[in-house]
Amino acid sequence: MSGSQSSLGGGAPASGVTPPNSLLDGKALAQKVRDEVREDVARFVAKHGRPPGLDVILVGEDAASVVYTRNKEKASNEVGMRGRLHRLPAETSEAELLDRIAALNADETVDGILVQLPLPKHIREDLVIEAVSPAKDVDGFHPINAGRLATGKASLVPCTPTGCMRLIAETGRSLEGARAVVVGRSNIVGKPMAMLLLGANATVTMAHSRTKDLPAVCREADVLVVAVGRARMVKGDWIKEGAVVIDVGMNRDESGKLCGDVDTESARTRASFITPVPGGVGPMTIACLLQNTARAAWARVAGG
Ligand SMILES: Nc1nc2c(c(=O)[nH]1)N[C@@H](CN(C=O)c1ccc(C(=O)N[C@@H](CCC(=O)O)C(=O)O)cc1)CN2
Repeated sequence: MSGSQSSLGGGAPASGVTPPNSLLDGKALAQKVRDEVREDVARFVAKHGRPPGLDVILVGEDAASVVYTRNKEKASNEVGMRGRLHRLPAETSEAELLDRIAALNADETVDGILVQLPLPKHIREDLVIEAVSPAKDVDGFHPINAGRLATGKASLVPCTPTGCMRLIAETGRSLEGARAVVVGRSNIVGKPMAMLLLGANATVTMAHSRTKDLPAVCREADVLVVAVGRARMVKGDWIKEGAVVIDVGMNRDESGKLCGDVDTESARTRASFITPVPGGVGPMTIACLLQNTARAAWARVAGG
């Protein structure tokens, strides 16, 4: 994509280390974010005499969720936070889970609370999300935080979209007036992603399962964000030459190999930048969770 084709003008990437037509290194960028958070946490501890507290709740034994929540607990402690993982059995009742959340809401040493999704079918996810205090909602899923984002008063923003924006910034390309297409309209990725892109003055199209001629819509995108949960659905010929492609997918293909929603090998011949799976958006999700927790901790002590 040349500067003349779109407002996503040419130019060196922000940090100058990611040449065009390349894989965006989410692991390296996530490490940079974690280092920033570690310094911020040290300042918090020096000023307040305690570390920010992050409490992660896992209900059941979903294999991927076990990995992600362990990584969240480990990552939070590695940057100096007090990270705690609550492992509850799959039979935990909705009332028991709500009681646990209420106790953490009331605990002054807890700054961030997250309940790992998906939950077992007998538990209503919307009820659980709304039970977390908005000030401690480091996932940014609570309707109050979603509303603040939608009305330009963002407070705590979902981790994956935040990480995607940081990855896009790493390309050095401006979003001002750029055509952005978000494929997928979930509350935890698609919708907040569209809000963040809109806030950056992109012209945003939200595509989904009912969109007609999806490949044609994707080809309009200077920035394409795909978050649908379908292995390698987006092919190389759906990509506009020079587009920035952000693959949020986390799938297993027929041979059990981790892969994204985009067919990376064919897409990267056309994309100027593309995120790999694994090693792209995933690590940024965890890093931005840490950033949200530090932000929530500072906001809570400022609020008294
Ligand atoms: N309460 C929440 N639940 C879920 C969220 C969330 O943000 N909050 N997001 C996803 C899962 N997710 C975080 O929980 C997540 C997914 C993937 C990764 C990651 O680092 N992936 C690695 C590969 C890991 C592997 O080998 O399996 C990568 O992409 O490199 C981190 C977090 C749904 N639930």
